[in-house]
Amino acid sequence: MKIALVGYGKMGKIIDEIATKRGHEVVARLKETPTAENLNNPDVVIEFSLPEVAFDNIKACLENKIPVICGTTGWLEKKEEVEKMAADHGTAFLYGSNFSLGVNLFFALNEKLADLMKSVVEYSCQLEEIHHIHKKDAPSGTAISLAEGIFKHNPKFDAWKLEETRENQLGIFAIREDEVPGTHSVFYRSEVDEIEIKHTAFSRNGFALGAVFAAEWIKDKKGNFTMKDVLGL
Ligand SMILES: NC(=O)C1=CN([C@@H]2O[C@H](COP(=O)(O)OP(=O)(O)OC[C@H]3O[C@@H](n4cnc5c(N)ncnc54)[C@H](OP(=O)(O)O)[C@@H]3O)[C@@H](O)[C@H]2O)C=CC1
Ligand SMILES: O=C(O)C1=N[C@H](C(=O)O)C[C@H](O)C1
Repeated sequence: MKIALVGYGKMGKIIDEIATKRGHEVVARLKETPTAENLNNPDVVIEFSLPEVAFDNIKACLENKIPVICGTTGWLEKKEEVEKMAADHGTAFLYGSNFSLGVNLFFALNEKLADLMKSVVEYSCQLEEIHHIHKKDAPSGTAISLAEGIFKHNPKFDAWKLEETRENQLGIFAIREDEVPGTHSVFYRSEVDEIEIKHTAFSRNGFALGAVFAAEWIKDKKGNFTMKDVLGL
């Protein structure tokens, strides 16, 4: 399969290595807005760039009818617009706040726990995410997905707020530390105890491998998808 990498920083470079090892041809490595010319006719684009450029990058690819796997976080207010664009252009789009298998299992566990906790009034809930000091957005896309998973099952919570936990509001605490690849925890606290579930990434390799899996899966599909579709979860 021919893959174009839009964004060629920490993630783009690891995806390049993994995609090549899996027998794919990387036909473009871009640090600029994609065009029909510089994309070099790929089957799929994998987009890991910056929050402020992701929308324009995705738009340019979808307008050229190229399916996009997007891992860039921090631009989600425009996700609906992108999904409409993918449908209108008869191509495919998949956003994943986190492409690792472990985090996608953790998302499922988070939803099960949220469902269990829905009728237990004694517990407040808060999330913590720890990332490297270069990260541009806060809270992380993964923390937002965890919060959305909780809202889906537990009507007690319907909003999140950075650094502040209230009765009906999830606090998301964002910590920036050294070169941490990504650690996420969900806490339920009562007067007498605490429940914690936690995922720790040891490197970026799991994110990159998941993005390549998603690219292999989406080739020749049309519509809007998530990692749940890819992993059959
Ligand atoms: N969903 C997931 O599983 C994961 C998501 N992420 C997210 O992916 C994104 C990228 O992460 P990471 O690789 O660590 O970040 P980096 O900052 O290392 O890489 C971003 C790259 O984008 C390039 N760039 C700048 N402008 C453009 C443009 N207009 N078009 C295309 N590329 C451009 C930058 O170029 P230059 O070097 O010249 O500035 C840089 O190479 C972040 O939003 C991060 O949160 C990260 C890991 C996992
Ligand atoms: O910026 C990162 O590095 C990461 N970003 C993603 C996020 O915002 O959740 C995924 C992962 O945690 C690494």
